[in-house]
Amino acid sequence: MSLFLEQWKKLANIKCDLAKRDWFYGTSGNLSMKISDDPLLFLVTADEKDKRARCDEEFIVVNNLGEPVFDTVLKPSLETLVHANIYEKTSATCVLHVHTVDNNVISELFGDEGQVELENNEMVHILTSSYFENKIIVPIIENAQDMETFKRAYTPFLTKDFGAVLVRNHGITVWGRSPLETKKWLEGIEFLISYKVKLMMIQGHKIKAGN
Ligand SMILES: CSCCC(=O)C(=O)COP(=O)(O)O
Ligand SMILES: [Zn+2]
Repeated sequence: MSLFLEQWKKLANIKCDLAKRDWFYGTSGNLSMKISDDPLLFLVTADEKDKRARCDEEFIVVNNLGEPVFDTVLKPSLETLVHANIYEKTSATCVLHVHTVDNNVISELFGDEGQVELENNEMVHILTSSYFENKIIVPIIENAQDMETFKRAYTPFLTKDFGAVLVRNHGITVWGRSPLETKKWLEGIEFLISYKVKLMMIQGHKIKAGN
């Protein structure tokens, strides 16, 4: 099987998995997978499509400028330049972006601090493959409508080949060296975020009730 077809199938499988989790509310979210380094070419989801509707289609091959390299009626995701920036600055091969209620809540709660610490949970050890790492720090950037500004806001955090950035009141973007690593980080970080949101709700409730 050609690398192109292989990557297409891997991305389609991830799209199905995330759709089963119901992580594509409305038409939100976008996914991509690198096909080649030089020139940079990658598959990306189409703008404003319901990513739950079809699992095996609707990827577009784009270049470093986010332009389709083959004729297509589809429009690449509006956030394609963010994906291109990640591929240009790291050795990531996959980028996943989803909007969930919990990642939006945590991004607003910690937005002024510019980061959130996820800690005290076995999932941290699973993600870092280390019993010595006790926390994962996820940076939070401000949302922006202008794509050049938005893309640039990620740049200071593109120092590793895998990682995550929360966008305030918008969603999360995760990248990794392989599709499996990227999905593992997305699911693991979403788990830790959800855990923290629920714990804070209960603890806040206890403080209010004077317990
Ligand atoms: C500036 S509009 C961004 C929309 C969005 O946040 C999203 O995740 C979906 O965009 P797409 O173009 O990939 O459908
Ligand atoms: Zn988005």
